[in-house]
Amino acid sequence: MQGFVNKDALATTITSRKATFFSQSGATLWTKGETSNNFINIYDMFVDCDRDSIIYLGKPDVPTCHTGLETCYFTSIGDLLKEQEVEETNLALTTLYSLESTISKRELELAGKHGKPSWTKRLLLDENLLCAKIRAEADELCRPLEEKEDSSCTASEMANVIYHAMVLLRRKDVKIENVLEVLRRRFSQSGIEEKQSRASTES
Ligand SMILES: N=c1c2ncn([C@@H]3O[C@H](COP(=O)(O)OP(=O)(O)OP(=O)(O)O)[C@@H](O)[C@H]3O)c2ncn1[C@@H]1O[C@H](COP(=O)(O)O)[C@@H](O)[C@H]1O
Repeated sequence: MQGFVNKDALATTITSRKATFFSQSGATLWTKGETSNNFINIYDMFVDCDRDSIIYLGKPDVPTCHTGLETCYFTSIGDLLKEQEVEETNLALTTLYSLESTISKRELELAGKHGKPSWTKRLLLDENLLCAKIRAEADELCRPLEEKEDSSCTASEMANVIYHAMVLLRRKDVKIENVLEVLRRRFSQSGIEEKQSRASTES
C-alpha cells in the first residue's frame, strides 16, 4: 500500500513501530489497524536518495489491501488498457454489425407486399440512386475540409458515407467483416510500401 506521511506520522511510526500515515483528507494522523486491529509491524524504514520518499519495511497482521489481497498493486496497466481497447472495439463492431443486420432485414422485407416506407429499401431497389448518394455523401464529407469550414458536421457526414456504403455492400453481398479483415491485414504495411510493391510487380 501507499500513503502520505508528515513529520509527526514518521515520528509516531518510529516510536510505536506501527505503520502510521498522515490522512490528507482528514488532516490527522492515522495508524493502519487502529480500528481493525490489523497493524503493519515495522522492522525498518528507508529514505530514498533525495529524501522525498520513504519505504516502511514491515509485516502486516493480515493482508494489507482492503480487498484481502497481499498487495494493493494487483492491476496491471497493460491489462487495463487491453480491457479498455476490447470494450471500445466491441462497441464499434456492435454498431456496424447491428446496422448491417438492419439493412439485411430491409432487404428481406422487400419480398413482402406491404411494409413501412424505408430509405434503405429505396436504395436497395435503385442502384443509380445508391451510387449517386455514396458519391454525394463523400463529397459532403470532403467539402468542409476543402472550404475550411468547421468540423461540427463531419461525424454525421461520415456516418452518412458509412451507412450508404454499407447498403452497397449488401447489394454486392459483401459482409462488413470482410472489409474489417482487409483493414486488419493492412495494419502491418504502410500504404507507400504497398503501392511500391504493386508498381514493381506490374512492371
Ligand atoms: N444510418 C442510416 C442513415 N443515414 C442517413 N440516412 C438517410 O439517408 C438519406 C439521405 O438523403 P438526403 O441526401 O436527402 O439527406 P441529406 O443528406 O440530409 O440532404 P441533402 O441536403 O444532402 O439533400 C436521409 O433520408 C437520411 O435519413 C439513413 N437512413 C437509415 N439509416 C439506418 O438504417 C436504418 C433503417 O432505415 P430505413 O431503411 O429508412 O427504415 C435506420 O434505423 C438507421 O439505422
